[in-house]
Amino acid sequence: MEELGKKTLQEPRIKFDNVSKVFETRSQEIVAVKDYSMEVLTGEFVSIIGPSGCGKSTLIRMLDGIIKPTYGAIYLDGIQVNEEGKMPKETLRKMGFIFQQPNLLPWYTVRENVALPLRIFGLSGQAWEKRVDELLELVGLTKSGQLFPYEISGGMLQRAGVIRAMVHDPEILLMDEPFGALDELTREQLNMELLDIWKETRKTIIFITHNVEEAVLLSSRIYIMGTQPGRLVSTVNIDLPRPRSLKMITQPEFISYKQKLTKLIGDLDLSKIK
Ligand SMILES: Nc1ncnc2c1ncn2[C@@H]1O[C@H](COP(=O)(O)OP(=O)(O)OP(=O)(O)O)[C@@H](O)[C@H]1O
Repeated sequence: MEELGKKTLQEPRIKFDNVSKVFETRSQEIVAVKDYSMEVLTGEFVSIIGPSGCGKSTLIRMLDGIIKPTYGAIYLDGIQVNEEGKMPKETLRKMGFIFQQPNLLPWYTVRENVALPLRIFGLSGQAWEKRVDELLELVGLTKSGQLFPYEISGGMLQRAGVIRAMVHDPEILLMDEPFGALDELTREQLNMELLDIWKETRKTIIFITHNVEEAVLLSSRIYIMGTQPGRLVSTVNIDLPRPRSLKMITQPEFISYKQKLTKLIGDLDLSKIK
């Protein structure tokens, strides 16, 4: 997306500008992402969907500074990330990460796990402690706060992972297939909880998923990626009204979005969809 000196009305919170990532392995070069451009505005909820290996996680890992783009640039609030090597703590603080596995530390209680980013970012005091308790309450984990991770269910672990990513009040949530390992019922429940959280906090969310229904239910815009090389093939705006609810899933407009996306992804290569 070329700007040619023209200022858009609202500066994008996140901008990928023609980003490519090439991994050099001993035997070959892998073009994980090629010429990827995307702009996400403050408070938007967007999803990225595509076959396994199309570079979705690589995009997130470039945004959080774990790896560097080979070409192109990524901007956070207009400032190029990754430019100076290690990402400054104040930039990292703007983001919260949620992965498929919540990876809670087994020797800490659920509450201690949720509060961990506060220690990492040096945030202490009563207001932050209160925030931990409010978040635990928000996702129904108040009574489980003193339990250890092995004592709670998969859905509860994932809820803890979600609020741990939010405890330092980041403005951006990066979610890499957060509910992929859960049963459908728990996933639906967590989708609705996430929509509630988003409605209340208006965080900017990038959500990676393989599930078309989940992407339509949650997002305002869906980026569809293709593979070999990993690239953006289509962008679909989801103009369903908000607040969204599970009842919408059976409505004709929702079904029509689902069919459109399924076809777009199917045209890429059905066999490569997980
Ligand atoms: N560190 C690395 N070294 C070499 N190749 C890598 C590395 N990380 C990722 N790749 C390759 O880059 C491509 C994109 O991987 P990535 O994990 O981003 O895909 P994905 O879309 O997230 O896949 P999935 O949906 O299966 O999680 C794949 O071909 C993968 O093998």
